[in-house]
Amino acid sequence: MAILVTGGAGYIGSHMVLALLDAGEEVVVIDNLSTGFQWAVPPRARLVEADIADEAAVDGLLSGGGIEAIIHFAGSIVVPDSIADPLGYYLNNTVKTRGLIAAAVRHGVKRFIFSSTAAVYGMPEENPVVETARLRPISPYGSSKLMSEIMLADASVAHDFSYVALRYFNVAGADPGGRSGQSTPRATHLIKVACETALGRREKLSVYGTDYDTPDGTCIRDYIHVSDLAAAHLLALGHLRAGGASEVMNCGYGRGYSVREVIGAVNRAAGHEIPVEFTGRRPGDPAALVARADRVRDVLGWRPAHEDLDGIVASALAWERDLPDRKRQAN
Ligand SMILES: NC(=O)c1ccc[n+]([C@@H]2O[C@H](COP(=O)([O-])OP(=O)(O)OC[C@H]3O[C@@H](n4cnc5c(N)ncnc54)[C@H](O)[C@@H]3O)[C@@H](O)[C@H]2O)c1
Ligand SMILES: O=c1ccn([C@@H]2O[C@H](COP(=O)(O)OP(=O)(O)O[C@H]3O[C@H](CO)[C@@H](O)[C@H](O)[C@H]3O)[C@@H](O)[C@H]2O)c(=O)[nH]1
Repeated sequence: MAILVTGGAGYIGSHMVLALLDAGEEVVVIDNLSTGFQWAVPPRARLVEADIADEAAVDGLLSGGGIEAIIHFAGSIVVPDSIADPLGYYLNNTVKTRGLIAAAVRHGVKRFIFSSTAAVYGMPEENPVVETARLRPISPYGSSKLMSEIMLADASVAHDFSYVALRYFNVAGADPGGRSGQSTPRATHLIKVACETALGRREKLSVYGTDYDTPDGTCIRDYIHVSDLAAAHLLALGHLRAGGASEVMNCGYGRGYSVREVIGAVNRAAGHEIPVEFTGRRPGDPAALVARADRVRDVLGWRPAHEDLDGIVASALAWERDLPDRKRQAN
């Protein structure tokens, strides 16, 4: 039986596909290639180019009992875009996730792993933030994901269906073997933007705010290496296979770095100082967002292998350096 990975042509999904294949699993990807790339899906996985809302395509994949579990990454991910286009985000992230859960229930697929986000917490009152903290998203993106979590919880009570929702903190870095990385054009993520700047593909990096209530005045985030995140999903799959209960878990290291510290790591990896401009705050940024990640360690036995920020940044920079060649070869 195969694992269906939605959004498997995207950044995190493509690392998941590699991790599944490395573990000897059979993989089917469904992706509409809106932000993903066909070349990001290894040839050993089967790619179905379709929207997850394409019922005929999804029914075709799920009927016949060939799919054992769904790992659901497909979605829209840019927080400011969700503020400009909330209904678009609720459609792609919430309505289409509802359709996918319904299809899983209809076809008896009993295991579901979901990409949730630290954005469900909004501005947390305490850091590190624990899963039971109040959920008060401050963007339609965060709300769209929280609604999906709620649907999963309710569906798991009503049906023979279990799930693990993983709340990712700031995902960064690239496959240590150089097989995949973040390829999104016009990316907004700090480490990606800083690496593009280090390679001269952007004129400068804008630092959004230096007057936060943090030791150096810039925002603090918990950066998690994408391969450690994929490993957590594999463990979640094992947990569900073993009959484990439905779970919601933070995925981060429990250690935060400031924007200035990230820039320091990028400077070290690049061997020169990147041009930086200090500007005002970006709306909607919490000062600090750090995971309390005891649950994923205790329940799943997760032991991250790539916690070092310098290593995360070095892998991201190496990928960024090779990316133009990759894209050329693929076209
Ligand atoms: N990157 C992060 O830091 C981060 C943090 C928290 C949560 N997440 C979540 O992780 C998941 C993956 O994010 P990513 O960073 O890999 O983004 P990405 O944009 O690289 O990947 C998303 C993939 O889903 C596909 N897709 C989007 N809508 C689709 C649809 N309706 N039907 C079929 N395919 C569709 C895209 O083509 C793309 O390949 C998302 O659900 C995101 O919300 C990401
Ligand atoms: O050019 C930039 C980009 C970012 N930042 C700052 O860097 C930090 C991290 O920003 P970014 O990389 O954009 O990530 P977040 O806004 O923290 O959000 C990410 O992490 C969340 C979970 O924590 C996910 O839900 C989101 O999808 C994902 O974009 C923030 O303080 C930003 O203000 C800058 O100063 N300059």
